[in-house]
Amino acid sequence: MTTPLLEIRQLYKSYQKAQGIFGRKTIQALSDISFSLYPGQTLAIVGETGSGKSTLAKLLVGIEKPDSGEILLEGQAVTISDYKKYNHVIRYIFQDPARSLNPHQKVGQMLDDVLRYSTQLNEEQRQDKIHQTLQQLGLMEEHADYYPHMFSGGQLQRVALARALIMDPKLLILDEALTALDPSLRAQIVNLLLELQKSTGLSYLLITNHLRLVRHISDHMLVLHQGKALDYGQTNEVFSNPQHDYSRKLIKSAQS
Ligand SMILES: Nc1ncnc2c1ncn2[C@@H]1O[C@H](COP(=O)(O)OP(=O)(O)OP(=O)(O)O)[C@@H](O)[C@H]1O
Repeated sequence: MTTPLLEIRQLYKSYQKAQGIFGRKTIQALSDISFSLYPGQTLAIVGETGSGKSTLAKLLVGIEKPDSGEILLEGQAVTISDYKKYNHVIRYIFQDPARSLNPHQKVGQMLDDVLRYSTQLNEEQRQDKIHQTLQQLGLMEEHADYYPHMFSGGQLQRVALARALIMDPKLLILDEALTALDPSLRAQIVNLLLELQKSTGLSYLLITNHLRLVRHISDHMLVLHQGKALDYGQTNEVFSNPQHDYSRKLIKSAQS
């Protein structure tokens, strides 16, 4: 049996929220969440606002610590202090990533910063890697000398992906990253992601409430509702035979 790239075991996370002047209320953001993601596969985490999706993403990238439970990467348990060691294995892309590009920095410089910070490559090796990554994303070597405003919307999305992928991660977390794009641009980027997955064996964790996208690109899906995992399984099976009322409604609303 292949070892999962990412395995989550019985993850719990709660928050304390002030209530009134002296009161406190415990919010159980995640309760008993377990799943596995295998190399070269896509797992979608689906749920409405407040279901716990962002909390899960924060735990996975080490911004926050779970109350209990385990996160295993390639079979090894990771704790919050290990994340620097793993930050090249897992990369994270959030909503509208193109907006987070520095408008005053050339794309080549931006990519070079990532490599200088996280690798021992010399200047020539870094230049090669930058050109190779731009090409892999359907861009050209010359684009290294462009500033963000010189790109079209689609190219900018590719630049944002280049920044996430230049370290050759094994897992890319896409947190509503494609939702804000217009449909034709989204289709373009989805095709690119699928091609990259085929050629590199990259895994995706797609966090979204866009059910059509889930159906199109994920192998497995997990429905989150109020911090609990409802349906979890192969995407086509969950779509054709959801076990919980909530999942049934969610899927139905996406089909109408
Ligand atoms: N720092 C925090 N302090 C208190 N409560 C929090 C905190 N972060 C999240 N929560 C609560 O935990 C629950 C899950 O929130 P979370 O942001 O993970 O949901 P979500 O599904 O990602 O929603 P959205 O799509 O709006 O980001 C919500 O009830 C939220 O109010």
